[in-house]
Amino acid sequence: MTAKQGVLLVNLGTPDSPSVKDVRRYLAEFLMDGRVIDVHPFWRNLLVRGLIVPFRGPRSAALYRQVWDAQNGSPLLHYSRLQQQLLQQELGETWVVALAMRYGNPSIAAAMANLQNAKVTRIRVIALFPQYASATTGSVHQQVMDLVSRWPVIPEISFVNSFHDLELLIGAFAANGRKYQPHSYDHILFSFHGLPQRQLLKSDHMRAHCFQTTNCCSTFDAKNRHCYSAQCHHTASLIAGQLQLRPDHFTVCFQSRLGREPWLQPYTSDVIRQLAAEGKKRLLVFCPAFVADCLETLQEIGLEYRKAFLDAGGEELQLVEGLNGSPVFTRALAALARG
Ligand SMILES: C=CC1=C(C)c2cc3[nH]c(cc4nc(cc5[nH]c(cc1n2)c(C)c5CCC(=O)O)C(CCC(=O)O)=C4C)c(C)c3C=C
Ligand SMILES: [Fe+2]
Ligand SMILES: [Fe+2]
Repeated sequence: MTAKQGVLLVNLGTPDSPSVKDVRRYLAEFLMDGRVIDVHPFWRNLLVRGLIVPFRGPRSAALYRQVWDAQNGSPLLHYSRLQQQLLQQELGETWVVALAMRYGNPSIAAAMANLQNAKVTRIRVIALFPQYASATTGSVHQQVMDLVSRWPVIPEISFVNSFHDLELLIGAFAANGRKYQPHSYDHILFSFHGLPQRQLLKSDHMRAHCFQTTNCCSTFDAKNRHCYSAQCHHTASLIAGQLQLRPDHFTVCFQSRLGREPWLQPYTSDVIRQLAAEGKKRLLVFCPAFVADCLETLQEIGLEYRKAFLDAGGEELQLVEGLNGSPVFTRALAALARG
């Protein structure tokens, strides 16, 4: 029997169904993670179980219902499964590709048990977030390490820290966007998931970079290479470079803010309003923090912000679809798996 190598793909997670009960259970697991709501456990418990889950649960469930597919269920889980199958085909039978969600199902514990049963000699962990954040990639890595540390035999294991500048990833986003003829749009947005500014400062080990100067993240170098914001700007500038976009033809912005403290700016909602006020009529929006379409791309950008733009006088807001089953992205994952 040939020894097999394992790959663990992990995305964020999604509720089991769009019912209020399942959405509340998912939100509680997600937001009780100390890397996501990074405050003292007493306050986190009060905030999450006492406020966010009871009040946000019904609202989020209604949003999930807008994108839930009768056949395929959650888009995030559906496209993640597709990516798992395509990667398995690409790598062949000497590899075992397992899929997990950091929160909800399929769990990381179940996927790791499958890899253990398949007796893989080596595991490559790929958190499906191109840009590193403690709340996402960091949290996945912590949980995998906790689990594997209890195995009698710990296999060779390695972690992809980020892949925000991987040529095949940039090529996959650019190929998706090219179909829409970006130059025919009035403006292009690169809208990334936001993060609380406080979490960026925590990741700035040297206290030498974040928020020290304006536009500190628009260059990418040794000082800020672990900064989520700098990695987002870098991804956007690489995609823009492939599409030959002029710097004044695109804007990097941040969506999906939660709570009252300042998050990464500018906020996508403000940028959209501002562009409409300037008389821009047609917008093309990339979401390069997400490799699979999900609530944040399909509902927040494709429905909510599209409506906001049209209400403010815009004529068209086109979402560039996620990488989903992109063959170039499958090759990107294979390159990451092989290391
Ligand atoms: C792409 C990277 C992501 C980062 C960074 C991230 C940080 C982050 N998110 C929240 C709160 C919520 N996020 C929610 C949904 C959601 N977030 C990501 C990715 C990142 N989050 C994805 C892919 C999704 C979609 C999941 C799906 O099922 O489709 C939600 C739930 C939806 C809602 O109620 O709006 C919350 C809440 C925080 C607090 C945070 C960083 C601290
Ligand atoms: Fe999120
Ligand atoms: Fe930074």
